Amino acid sequence: MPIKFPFKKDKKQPSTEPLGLEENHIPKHVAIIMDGNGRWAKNRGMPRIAGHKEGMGVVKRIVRYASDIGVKVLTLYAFSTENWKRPKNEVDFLMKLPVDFLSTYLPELIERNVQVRTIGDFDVLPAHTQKAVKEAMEKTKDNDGLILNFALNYGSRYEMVHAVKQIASKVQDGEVDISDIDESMFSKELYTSELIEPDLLIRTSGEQRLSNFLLWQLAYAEFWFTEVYWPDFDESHFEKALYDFQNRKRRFGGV
Ligand SMILES: Cc1cc(N2CCCCCC2)n2ncc(-c3ccc(F)cc3)c2n1
Repeated sequence: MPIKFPFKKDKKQPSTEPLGLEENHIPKHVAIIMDGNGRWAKNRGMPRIAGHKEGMGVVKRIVRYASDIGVKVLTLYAFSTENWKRPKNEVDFLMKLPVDFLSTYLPELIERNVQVRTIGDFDVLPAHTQKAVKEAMEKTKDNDGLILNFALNYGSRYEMVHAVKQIASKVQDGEVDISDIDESMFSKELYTSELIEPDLLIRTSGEQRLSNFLLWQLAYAEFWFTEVYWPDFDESHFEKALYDFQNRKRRFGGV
């Protein structure tokens, strides 16, 4: 079944027809704060974990869409360092989601040439979570399609302090001179050292905060916010974000 892309057919669009996405101006790296799952469930008289489960289905759809339109890196904020403060039953449920997701979706990720990666403090995750994610990273490590990067037990301030400590210890060991410290050296000490920086940040549910997500890496990214709760987010919302991204960049192009 051929995928119908909303790409502009050609430059000579009738003026009344809305312009589609420009195929050659898709953001290379899209980062998403997938917010609103708990409120989505509460509005339906359901437990919060129902929102997380519904949200996991949206991840599958958005990964397919991002992979199909040629996004190079998709970073998804799946679990923050602050999320450990949630009720135990919710944390336990969330720590099983990677296992559930990969048990059904890893074959399709492999088929789609997707490479699974993570950023965050991985070693403190439960053993079952680590096992499933490690298997996915191993089985997809040579894929060169979409990089699907999950922020798992991720906190940007922790990441930046860890980078400072790494550099400080190199100075202490005489491996680095203070005058050599620059933005490039700092970036290389971050979890994202091998990734291009995000061009577009999307946050759902109406919140307009970074919530300790990619504070360094988002310095030059476009931010796009929507009131839509993550479980209700779909390809049309993603397309609107990409369309707005392209139009913002188009204006800059004129400067
Ligand atoms: C903790 C958590 C929460 C989680 N949510 C579902 C999406 C809404 C936001 C939070 C809840 N999702 N969704 C997919 C994953 C995942 C992570 C790693 C991996 F290798 C494969 C899948 C996931 N992980």
